[in-house]
Amino acid sequence: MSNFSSDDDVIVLKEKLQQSQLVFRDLALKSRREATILKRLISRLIAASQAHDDPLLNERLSQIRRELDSQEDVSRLIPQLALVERMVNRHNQATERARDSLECQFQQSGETLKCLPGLPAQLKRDLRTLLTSPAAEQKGSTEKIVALLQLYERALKLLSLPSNGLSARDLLNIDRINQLCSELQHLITELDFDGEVGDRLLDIRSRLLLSPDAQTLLELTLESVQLILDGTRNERKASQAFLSQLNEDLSVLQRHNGRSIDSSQAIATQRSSLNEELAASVDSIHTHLQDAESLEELRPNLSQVAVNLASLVARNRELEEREQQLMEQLQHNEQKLEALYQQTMDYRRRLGDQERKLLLDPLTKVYNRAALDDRLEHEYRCWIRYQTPFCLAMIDIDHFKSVNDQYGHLVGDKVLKVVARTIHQCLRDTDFIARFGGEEFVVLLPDADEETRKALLNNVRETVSRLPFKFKDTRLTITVSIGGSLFKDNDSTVDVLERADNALYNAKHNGRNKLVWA
Ligand SMILES: Nc1nc2c(ncn2[C@@H]2O[C@H](COP(=O)(O)OP(=O)(O)OP(=O)(O)O)[C@@H](O)[C@H]2O)c(=O)[nH]1
Repeated sequence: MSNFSSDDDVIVLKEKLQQSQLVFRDLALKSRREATILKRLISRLIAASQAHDDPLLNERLSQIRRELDSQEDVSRLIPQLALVERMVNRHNQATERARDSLECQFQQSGETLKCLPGLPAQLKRDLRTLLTSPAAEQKGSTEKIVALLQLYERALKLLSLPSNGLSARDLLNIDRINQLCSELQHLITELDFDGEVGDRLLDIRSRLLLSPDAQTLLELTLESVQLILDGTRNERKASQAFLSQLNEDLSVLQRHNGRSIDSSQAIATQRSSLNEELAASVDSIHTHLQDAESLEELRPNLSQVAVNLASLVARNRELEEREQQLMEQLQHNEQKLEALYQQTMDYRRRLGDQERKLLLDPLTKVYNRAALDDRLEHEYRCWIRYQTPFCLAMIDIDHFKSVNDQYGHLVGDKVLKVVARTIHQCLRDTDFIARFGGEEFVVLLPDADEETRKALLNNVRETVSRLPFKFKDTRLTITVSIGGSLFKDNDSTVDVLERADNALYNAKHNGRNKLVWA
């Protein structure tokens, strides 16, 4: 019985031994696999640390790998791995700091490039998009740094290499010249001279649209100044002529009036002496009637009185004639005064018209920038007071330069007029539109909720794109890009204009014919 039991024990022990051996083999296998994985990981870490040029970490990792090669028990390496972990942490913090400084440098370099004079407009737009795009907000992103470097390279190529026979300095100036051209062109648009001066200024404006070189721009500027001087001189002369004519007419009237007053006084004196003489004649008749005893005695006296009375009647007629002449003179003076009054009213109306014209863009007949400044200020004050949603949007015609280039600037002008009118027609009575620059308009939408402003601006965009332009049998589709922004928090008008402008650039960048909100 006891033998049987010890045999059983042996069998059980043997089974347990076999099981333990199996477990041990599994563990050994697992441990070898872990060691292999660990070795691979360490090798990768070594490669990474070499890339980051950290000799201390590199040395520590190489030592762990050597020890991994020489001993099976991975757990003995744990303290060293903990040390490596601390080093990696420190390394991460240093990398984070480096990324921050890279980010700072990125923004700084972007701003420096932005301020470089003479950069082409497209490059400036690309730079602005890069600096404001969501990708730019990812810290240390390699793509954005590469993109910035590419922009630097483009700028360098454009600014430093002479091309098309132009010197680097010329290239630098071209952008500035274009800018000056469009500013001068804009100023001329705001002027309002009649006659030859007006026609010649319009001619200069057309020539400015043909991208003149620096020399021509200078000549056109000089010519414009000369014309403005002439125009101002003419206007001053016309005003002086009007005033001196008015003055002369008034002094003639004054002289006539003086004479009328003199003759009216003389008439009054004569009439009173006539009356006195008449009264004396009546008195003498009475006296003669009382004194005379017979008709015969009365006769000579009465005939003398009759002669006196006849003379009085004749003088009275004469007086009446002079009174009649005086009346006619007074009527004439009154008519002259009325004519002068009408003349000054006309002049006042013309001045009023000119004042109104000063607020209108002569080409498109929508408001100009001066009017926009006034209205924006007014609406801004209303917004501060009532806090109802106030939206400002910038609308720019897409690829307008190519319309001018392909069909000529007269067609370009026509497009501008029709687009301005169309935008105006899409707005509500309380909204406002002004021409902001060449092919750019600003609209103000006070008190417009989200649905209204979206519907309104999208309607502007769609209506313009459906306009049936046709030139030389070619159908021409004109589209606009729109950047919209709402007033919020402590915004100034400049903040909102800038935001709308950025949104407009995004709309252009994202394919045009788009409405983008800031
Ligand atoms: N006909 C005409 N052209 C004008 C007037 N004012 C500005 N322009 C022209 O408008 C063009 C504007 O060109 P860009 O600023 O390059 O813009 P764009 O071609 O519209 O291109 P995107 O705005 O990028 O879509 C220039 O060629 C100006 O000469 C104007 O009153 N009449």
